[in-house]
Amino acid sequence: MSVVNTSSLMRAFEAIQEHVDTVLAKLGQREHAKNVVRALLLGYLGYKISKRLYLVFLGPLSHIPGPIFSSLVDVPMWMKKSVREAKLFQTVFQLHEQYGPVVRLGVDRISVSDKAIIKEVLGKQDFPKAEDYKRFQLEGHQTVFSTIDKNFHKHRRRAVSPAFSLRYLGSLEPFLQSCTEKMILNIRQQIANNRGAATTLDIWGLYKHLALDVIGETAFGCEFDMINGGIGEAGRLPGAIDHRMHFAGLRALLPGFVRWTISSKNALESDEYLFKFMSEIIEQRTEATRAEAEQNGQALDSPSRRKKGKRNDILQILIETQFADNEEDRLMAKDIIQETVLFLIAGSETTSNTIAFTIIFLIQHPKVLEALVKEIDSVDLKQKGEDNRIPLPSFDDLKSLPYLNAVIDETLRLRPVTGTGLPRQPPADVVLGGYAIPKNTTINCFTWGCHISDKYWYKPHEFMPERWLDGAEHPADHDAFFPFSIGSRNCIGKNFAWMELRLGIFALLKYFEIGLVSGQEAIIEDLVQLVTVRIKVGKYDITVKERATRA
Ligand code: HEM
Repeated sequence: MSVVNTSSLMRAFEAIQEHVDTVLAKLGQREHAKNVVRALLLGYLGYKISKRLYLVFLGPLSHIPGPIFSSLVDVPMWMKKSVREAKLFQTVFQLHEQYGPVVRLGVDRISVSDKAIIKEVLGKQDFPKAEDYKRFQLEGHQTVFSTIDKNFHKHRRRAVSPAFSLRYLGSLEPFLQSCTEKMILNIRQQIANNRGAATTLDIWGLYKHLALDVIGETAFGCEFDMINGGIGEAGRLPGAIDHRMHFAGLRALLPGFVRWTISSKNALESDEYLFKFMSEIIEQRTEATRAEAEQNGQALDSPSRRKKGKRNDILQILIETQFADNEEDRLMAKDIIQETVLFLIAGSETTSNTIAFTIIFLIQHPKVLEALVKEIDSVDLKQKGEDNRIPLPSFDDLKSLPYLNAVIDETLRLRPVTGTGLPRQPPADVVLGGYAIPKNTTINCFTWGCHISDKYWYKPHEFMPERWLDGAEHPADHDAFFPFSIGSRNCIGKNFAWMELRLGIFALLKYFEIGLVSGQEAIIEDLVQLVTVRIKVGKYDITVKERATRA
C-alpha cells in the first residue's frame, strides 16, 4: 500500500512540478513579452522626443525666432486664451510684436506678417492650402473652399465661376435692391412702433439677416425673409450658422487627437438642420429643372437646354453638374449640399460682419460719418424711385463713391474676416525672406498683422479712411493689404461682396440718422475668431431715427 502510495505521490508531485514549470515558463514568456513591448514603447517615445528636440533646436526651422516651448508642444494651439476664448489671433499678434515678421509657431509651423513674403506665398508661388483645411471637410467632402487638391480646386472653381462673372453679378442688382428695401421698411416699422421716436437696433443681427436674405435670393433663388423673422424653417438659420461656426472654429484650433474627441449636440443638430434645409431647396430646384425640360421636350443632359436656363445662380450651376456629359464633372447630392452650405455661410458671415464693423467704426468717428453722409447725399436718386419703390443707387453709382469705398477698405484693413490668417504649404523647399523653409512647413499668412504693421501704415491702429483717397498725405500701402487674399485661392465672392457692402451701408445712412448707445465700449474690444472675426456677444445696439432730408 505504502509503495503504491509513495509512487502515486511521486507521480502527482512530478505532475504538479511539470504544471508549475509550464506556468512559470508562460509567465516568463509573458513577462518577456511585456518587457519587449515596454522597450519598444520607450524606444518609440525616445525616438519621438529626440526627433522633436532635433527639429526644435537643430532642425531646418530652428533659426526662426519664436518661443521654444511653443515649438516643443505647438503651444499657441493649447493656450487657454487661444483655444477656449477663441483669441488665437491675439497670441499671434503678441508673438509677432516680440519676435518680428517671421515667427515660429510650432514644430513645423510658422507665421509671417511681412508683405513681400505674403505676396510670394499667396500670389507669386501660389502654394497649396495647408492640411489645416481638411478640418473643414465634413465627412470627407471637399468644397471649393476646403479642398487642398489643386486639380480638384481648379475644376470646381471653374464650375462655379459663371455665378460670379461681372455680367451675371450685374443682373443681381434688382435682387440686392429688393432685399435692402425690405430692410429699410423694417427699420421704418420699428421706428413707427416707437411713435416715430429714435429706436434701438441691434446692428449685428440686422445685417446678419440682410446678408442671409441676399444670399438666399441671389445664390439659391429663395426668399428667406430673415429681416422679418424668416419664412418657415429659415428662421433657424442664424442660430444654426452660429453653432456651426463656433464648433468649426474650435475644431480648427485643436490638435488632431483632441479634435476627434470633442463633439457638440448643438453643432450636430445644426448640421442636420442645415443639410436638411439645403437638401429640400436642392430637391425643389432639381424637380423644377426636370419639369421645365419635360415641358419643353428636352433631354436633361442636352447642352442646349443647359445653356438656356433662366438663372445661372450657384444652385443651378451645381444642379446642372448632375447632367454633365463627363461623369467626372457630375457632383453627388452630398457634394452639392456641402457646397451650398459653404456658400450660405461664406456669403453671409463675411459681409454682415464687415458691414456691422463699418457701422461701429462710423459711430465711433462722428467726423467720418458726417463726411460719408455728405457724399451719400450727393448721389441723385430722384429718378430712380419708380412704382413707389424706395430709391436706391445702382451698382455703378456706388462704385464711384470714393469716400464710401475708402471707409470700407479701412474697415477691411482693421477687421479682416480671416483673423489668424491663411495657412499654406510649399510643396518643395523654399527660401522666403532669407529663411530656408523646408517643404510642407505650414506657413500662416497673418494678413491682419501686415494690415496693422507700422512698417507699412501711418498710425496703423487708427481708423483713417482718408489714407485711401487720391492725394492722401499718408497714402495706404495697397501692397500690404489682403482682405480677400490673392492668388488662385482668393475670394471668388469679392465683387459680389463689394456690391453688398456698399449698398448695405449706403441704404442705412441715406434714410436714417444713427447714434451711439453708450456703455458698449467693452463689447467692441472683445473680439473672437469663430472661423471669421466677430464681436464676442454677437450683438451691438445703435439708435436710429428717420432722417429729415430723405429722398
Ligand atoms: C467682406 C466679404 C468677404 C471677405 C472679406 C472675404 C474674404 C475671403 C478670403 C480672405 C478668402 C480666402 C480664404 C482662405 O484662403 O482660406 C475667401 C475665400 C472664399 N470666399 Fe470670400 N470673402 C467675402 C465674401 C464672400 C462672399 C459674399 C462669398 C460668396 C457668395 C464668398 C465666397 C468665398 C469662397 C467660395 C471662397 C473660397 C475660394 C477658393 O478657395 O477658391 N466670400 N474669402
